[in-house]
Amino acid sequence: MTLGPTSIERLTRARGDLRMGVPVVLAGGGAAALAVAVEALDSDRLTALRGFGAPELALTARRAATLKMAAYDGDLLRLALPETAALDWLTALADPVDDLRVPLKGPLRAMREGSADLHRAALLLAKSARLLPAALLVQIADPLAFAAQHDLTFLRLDEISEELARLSPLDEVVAARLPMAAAGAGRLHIFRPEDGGDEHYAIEVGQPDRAKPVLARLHSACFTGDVLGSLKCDCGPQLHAALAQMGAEGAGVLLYLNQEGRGIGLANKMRAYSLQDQGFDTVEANHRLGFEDDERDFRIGAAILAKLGFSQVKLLTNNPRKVAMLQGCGLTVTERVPLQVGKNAENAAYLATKAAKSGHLM
Ligand SMILES: Nc1nc2c(ncn2[C@@H]2O[C@H](COP(=O)(O)OP(=O)(O)OP(=O)(O)O)[C@@H](O)[C@H]2O)c(=O)[nH]1
Ligand SMILES: [Zn+2]
Repeated sequence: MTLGPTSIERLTRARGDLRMGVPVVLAGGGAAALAVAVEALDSDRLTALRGFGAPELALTARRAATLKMAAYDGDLLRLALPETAALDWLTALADPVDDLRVPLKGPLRAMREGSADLHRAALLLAKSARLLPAALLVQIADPLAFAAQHDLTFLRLDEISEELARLSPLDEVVAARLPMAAAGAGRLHIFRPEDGGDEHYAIEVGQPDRAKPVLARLHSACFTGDVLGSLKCDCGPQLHAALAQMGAEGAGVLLYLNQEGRGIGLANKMRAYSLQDQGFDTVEANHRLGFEDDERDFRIGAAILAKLGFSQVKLLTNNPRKVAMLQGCGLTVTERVPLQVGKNAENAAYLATKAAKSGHLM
């Protein structure tokens, strides 16, 4: 192994760069480009980028549909940046917060020629950095020399697709005893992905027998529900009811997965909430932002259960996708245990939308 960063380490660097507004160099298919996330871009960098060529804006097909534009590349749309366009033009296209107030963003010139592969990779990177899926690209020549000269992170397309498609191995960092009010005696295990991404937690209640199906819950982080007691969702009551049920049975395992906002991050979830205040439901809000309904990678949960030695679970969930995913990852789900708690006047429409559009069982 060489001393310098591996492709996964450069990918992790690239996420940090994008969050800071620093361009990364992408290369593949005989082309190369500088890419920045629109959300983190400032006017000075935009001016600097223009010095190297004509910027192109990449948006997802979901965002394009909201803007009533055809996504000629299938899953994404490329727009040539007008010469007069300033940062607020880009922000208005990337961020739907003002869609209703300022509906017309034109004139917009969609690009149809050439490859969209670099744009697609830039959008994947922005999403994986938990930023709005909107990227600005400037085509360049001689990418390796360019990256070296400007001290930028360099990534090949095949590295990005391979590293984002595989699940980063998760290593247990530490575990310690944790008595809990709801569940009694337990142990908290911390798992850290090798790609430097978010850590995830497993709470083992009692001393579950690995030879028998364990009562299990895959809980996705919800700062608003779990910590603040938000009434907009059912997460807090589900978390506490699951722990209480494990305590009552004397054994269980609850995974607390840091996939806030169904994998879009808390900032984007709050953007979705502000769209919900404009009248859109939870699924429509995700789409207007440019995301899919659910951006979570449930393989993480399966990997952690396997690491802890569990192969059979009684899964506490109303979401059939979680059952299907665990089975697809080789775990046996002997039973789905419904978890219907926390319904109130504020979240009734949210729960009804999840049942109607996301297949949740009521
Ligand atoms: N994007 C988005 N995420 C939300 C919204 N409301 C809640 N969430 C997130 O949705 C996730 C809910 O996770 P879970 O309760 O584990 O999953 P679920 O798919 O509802 O399935 P079960 O609860 O197991 O039936 C959490 O990550 C929340 O932060 C919303 O309106 N928009
Ligand atoms: Zn919630």
